[in-house]
Amino acid sequence: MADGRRHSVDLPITRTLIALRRVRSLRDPSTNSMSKFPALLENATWETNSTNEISIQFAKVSKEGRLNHNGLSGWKNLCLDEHSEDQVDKFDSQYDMGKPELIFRDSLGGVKSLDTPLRTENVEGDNCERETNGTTLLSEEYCGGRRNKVLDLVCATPLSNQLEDRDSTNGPITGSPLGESIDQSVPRQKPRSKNQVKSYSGVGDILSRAGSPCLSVSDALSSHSTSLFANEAAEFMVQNDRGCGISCCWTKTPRLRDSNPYSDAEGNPLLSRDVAGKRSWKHITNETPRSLSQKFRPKSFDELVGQNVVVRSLLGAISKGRITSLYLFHGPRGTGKTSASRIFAAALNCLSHEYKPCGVCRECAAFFSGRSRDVKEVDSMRINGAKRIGSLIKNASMPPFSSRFKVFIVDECHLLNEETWGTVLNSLENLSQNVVFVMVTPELDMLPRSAVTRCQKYHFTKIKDADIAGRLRNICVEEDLDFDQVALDFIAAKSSGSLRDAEIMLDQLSLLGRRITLSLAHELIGVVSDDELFDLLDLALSSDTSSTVIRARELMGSRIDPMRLVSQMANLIMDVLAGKCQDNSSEVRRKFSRKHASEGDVQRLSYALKILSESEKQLRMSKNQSTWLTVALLQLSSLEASPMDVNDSKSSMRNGHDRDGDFSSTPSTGESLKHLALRSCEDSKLERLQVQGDCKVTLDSIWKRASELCNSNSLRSFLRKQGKLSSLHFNKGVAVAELEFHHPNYASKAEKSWKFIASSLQTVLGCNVEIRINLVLCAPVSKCGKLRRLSFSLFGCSRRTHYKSHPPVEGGSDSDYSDHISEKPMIREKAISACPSDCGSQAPHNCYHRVEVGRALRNSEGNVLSIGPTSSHRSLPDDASKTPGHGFPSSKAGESNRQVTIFSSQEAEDQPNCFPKRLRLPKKSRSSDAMKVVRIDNHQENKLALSIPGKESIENMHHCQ
Ligand SMILES: Nc1ncnc2c1ncn2[C@@H]1O[C@H](COP(=O)(O)OP(=O)(O)OP(=O)(O)O)[C@@H](O)[C@H]1O
Ligand SMILES: [Zn+2]
Repeated sequence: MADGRRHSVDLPITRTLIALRRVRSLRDPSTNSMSKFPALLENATWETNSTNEISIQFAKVSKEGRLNHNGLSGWKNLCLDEHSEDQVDKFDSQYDMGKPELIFRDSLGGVKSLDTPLRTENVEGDNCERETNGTTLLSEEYCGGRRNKVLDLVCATPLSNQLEDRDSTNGPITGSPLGESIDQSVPRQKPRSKNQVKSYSGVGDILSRAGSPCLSVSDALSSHSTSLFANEAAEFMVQNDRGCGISCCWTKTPRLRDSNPYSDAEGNPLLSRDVAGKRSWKHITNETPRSLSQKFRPKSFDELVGQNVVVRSLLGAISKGRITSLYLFHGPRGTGKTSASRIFAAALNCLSHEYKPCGVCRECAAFFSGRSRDVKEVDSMRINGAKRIGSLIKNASMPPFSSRFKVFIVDECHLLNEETWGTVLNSLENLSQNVVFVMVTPELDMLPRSAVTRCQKYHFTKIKDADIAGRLRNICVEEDLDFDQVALDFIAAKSSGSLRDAEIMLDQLSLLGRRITLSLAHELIGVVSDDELFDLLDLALSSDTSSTVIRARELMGSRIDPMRLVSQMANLIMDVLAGKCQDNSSEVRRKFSRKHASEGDVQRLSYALKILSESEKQLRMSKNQSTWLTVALLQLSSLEASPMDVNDSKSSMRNGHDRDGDFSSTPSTGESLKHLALRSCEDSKLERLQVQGDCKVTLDSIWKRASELCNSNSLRSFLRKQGKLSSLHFNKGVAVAELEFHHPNYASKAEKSWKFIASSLQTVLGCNVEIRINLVLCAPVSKCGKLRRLSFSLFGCSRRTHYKSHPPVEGGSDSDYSDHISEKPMIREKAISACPSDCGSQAPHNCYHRVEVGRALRNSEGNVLSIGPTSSHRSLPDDASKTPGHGFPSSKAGESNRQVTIFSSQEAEDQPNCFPKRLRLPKKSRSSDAMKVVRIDNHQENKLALSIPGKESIENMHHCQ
């Protein structure tokens, strides 16, 4: 028969496969040497073809045995020549081999055949079809890349009892290199035949499989049901390496199958040299990895980007021979920890004396092809448990097979429990010098202290944007991708120092099959361009309120979520503050930087940064993210150019004191002035922003903006001087603004202009507004002379309008205003909450009583359910309620008020236009009944009649219309 022709042989596929597996572990179990089957071994050659199929060839001149395993697409092909078969027979008798099972799975996941004989046909020239029990397998290698039918043959070689266990428990088979599990609906494998392995060679077989091109260690481990480990964990690791012994640490990359790993570099070098004589890994990455990140996983220290200190240090350790037994690689995700641990492991065993994996020597070849027997990657979750870790330690105590070091890479080691850590740490001293554990984690804080202190720690830093961009550029060039450098810079900036993240983004963009441009990147990532943000920031810093609102809404409405916008804008500001504006920056950026270059601008920008960072915290908890972000943006324009420290709570307090008295003794705002807090109440419908600390700055700026929008000069200056926005909260998307005035006349005046105020607030907040006007009086307490606050809720009006951004026109009347805003008042309220108690004191300012709106208990609709006196002072000067300007004609001198509440929100709905939430009761109606039962009997246009049991009281209410 001519060379290259192949004989057709009928061969039970299971035997074939098991034989081939054994070929990969041709060690004599007694001597652990490779000498037992030299002929077969010498003839065995691993190959990777262009489609990443893996094949073992038994290179006899005219015949060949070949196992094709498409490691990625799940396609495998198998054929053996007679020569191999002979060897297999020998093998079987020698080792009392069992009969493996094969599952053919077509592309739809159906099982084609199980435990079927395989018939290989002569292959000559293009004739590359081989039949396997009716199933056609095509080898691309022989078909010049033709692949008509994809079959998935899952190598579920049952070399172990563990597999029996698995079968019995119906556990999923995840033997495919992709870790995909076979659908449970797939018919189970046949019961094992007598040919099956009697007793598996221990865990080694699992790890063998794991180490085989088919499986990684973790794949193998995960491919078994828990019962497997529950029963046999002890043996699992002990017998590791007793099978074919090929265990793989290169689990996450496609295995490299280009050559016989045990061949000499000269004979079959893994690394080619390029023209310049530089080593190139190209041909060993001649595969079809699933992602760019896989494909470009660094394989030498040189390729590790941005971790120079770590690299230098590790190289130093290797060159000086100062290898310790426990290493800890920690740092953010996607920065190269796992890659580095593998490179380190390879470097430790590399025979080249170059202290870095040469990629050429036998050890490197074995390692990178995933067949190193001395480097193992361990799944942290799977070694928890005394038995399992015990087995692993036992395994570690055995000498290495062929390498200098036995290396265990424990990824995600923060998942190890304390007990496991304890066992590892305790055994370190007893283990040989040649055992190295490399623990890898992004979560240093989760490790036990005792472990951290015992390790040599290597911190992997976030990778610099420039380094990431450079790497992306190289990838693009190598992959022949069309790109704009700005797009790569942008991706780098968005990947937060994680090269993997950047590579993933690039990968996605490359799939679009278009030039990788900035706008494409924006679209993919869901951000807006920097230019657009600079525009928005510019507007926000100017006083153009409506444009700011409109622009912000546009951006948030269509393309970016508020959280992202905040962080993107904060980054931009930081760039500007850092002077990051190169020549190649966009015109918009340069213009912005020029415009905001003065000292004052820089201060404003840094203050803006603080506001944005504060608002980011609020947004996290808010359901009204867009509104709050708009509010935050509007604050930027009111920033003074003068230095202003938002953290300087003292300054806030001082401001507050000037106007409002002693904050520290006024519970409504007197809780320590810390920050703006947006709270979600127990009732999820209600969100509340309460006045606390720095939020005063926020509220002040909102108020300032709103009052600026009132075009009447007198009203504007009145509001700015005499009014204050004391709290803001949201109820079902309506902003409830509590306003404070400090004189009844002012409150009364504000009440008259409520439409303007509401309108301005609406413009500023960008949503419907309900305003509540409160009168706050400061009354000195005689003993200490301190000012105390008296708060009266006078007026409330909720307006649900179709929001328009236009403020009322100058000099416009209410009717003008109405033209501008289509108004649909829903609830009109006018109420007073004043001191209910009769303190008996005749001196008007000797005592106080405060009714605090902020402490009102609200129902799910946000209506006040009850409101109570909050001060220990139970007395209020009677004349507090008869102060002129209250607008409550029925308030009689000497009459104390008691606050009452309508409990049913249904009533509010029934009477949407005129609904008093809080009303006064006559002094004598103090019974709890009177407090509870209040009912609207009747309401007329200007009057509300309230019926209170045992007492009749009519309270006149002004309609707000
Ligand atoms: N420093 C780096 N140099 C080159 N490539 C890197 C680097 N860091 C990450 N990568 C790329 O990201 C991929 C994942 O890296 P790796 O698994 O080593 O990161 P990691 O830090 O271990 O991440 P994790 O903590 O999530 O496991 C690699 O395949 C590689 O393509
Ligand atoms: Zn080497």
